[in-house]
Amino acid sequence: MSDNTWHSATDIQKIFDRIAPVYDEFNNWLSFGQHRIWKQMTVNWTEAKHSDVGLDICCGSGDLSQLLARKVGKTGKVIGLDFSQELLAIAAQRASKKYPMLRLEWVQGDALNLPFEDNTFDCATMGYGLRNVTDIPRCLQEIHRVLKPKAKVAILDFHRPYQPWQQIFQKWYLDHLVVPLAQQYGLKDEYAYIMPSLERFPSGTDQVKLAQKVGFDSVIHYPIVGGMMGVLVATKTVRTEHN
Ligand SMILES: C/C(=C\Cc1cc(O)c2ccccc2c1O)CCC[C@H](C)CCC[C@H](C)CCCC(C)C
Ligand SMILES: C[S@@+](CC[C@H](N)C(=O)[O-])C[C@H]1O[C@@H](n2cnc3c(N)ncnc32)[C@H](O)[C@@H]1O
Repeated sequence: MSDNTWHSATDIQKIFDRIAPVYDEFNNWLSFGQHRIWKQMTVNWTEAKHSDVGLDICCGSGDLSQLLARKVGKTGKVIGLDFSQELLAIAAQRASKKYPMLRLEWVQGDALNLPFEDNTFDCATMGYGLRNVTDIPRCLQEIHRVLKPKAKVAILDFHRPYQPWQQIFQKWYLDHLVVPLAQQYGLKDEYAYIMPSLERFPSGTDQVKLAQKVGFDSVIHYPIVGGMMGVLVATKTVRTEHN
């Protein structure tokens, strides 16, 4: 796969099925464990409460699902949705070992066609998923549809920093640390996919506009890690007869 290759949903599903065995370890090594902090910040931004029913879209191995489940407690419930069977199996195994007392359910499905009724969830998270879907507006529209009025979604992903030196550092890090490490495990193309996917990804400002366009309110993009990552936080509007 070259840098400019367009990836279909099937290509992307195969990428994640292939990296599943090393996914968690690589994230820990390459972020020096920091990704856990970014994920906890994301969950905090949802303002999830005890007994809420939450959704973690593109849950992968389930880090955000676990953190959200801890927030909603034993009386709440979290559904983790992903299309990678391999990552979902890891998510289910990790959660049953670590949090057998929490209500976590795993659903194989498509983020562009969520298999849930309108107005189902009190809160939602998405980590490193939005950049990977083939239709971002459609995905945001689906999240908006399944959230209850007043519910918040927090969406964590890579972001292109605004400062040129930070952009250079980010590209250097991905090209010279992440890809060579992956190459040693026969996963060069899979990890080389991150940089072009990031170059195509809308900026924080444009993500805000896209979320507003599908009906979200109070939309804010928070740059974190010097702008190399970002969290988009959006609230579903309460529709009354007057608005
Ligand atoms: C959890 C992280 C990335 C998840 C992730 C997302 C993708 O879209 C992928 C696509 C294809 C293969 C793998 C992934 C994937 O793992 C974030 C942490 C891991 C990163 C690889 C590390 C990135 C580091 C930053 C550019 C800068 C780090 C600053 C500081 C030194 C911690
Ligand atoms: C980089 S991983 C992120 C996993 C996890 N959220 C985390 O933060 O570690 C991206 C995930 O998105 C999933 N994904 C991408 N497109 C999808 C889609 N259209 N429907 C469902 N899952 C999708 C992949 O299978 C993969 O598990």
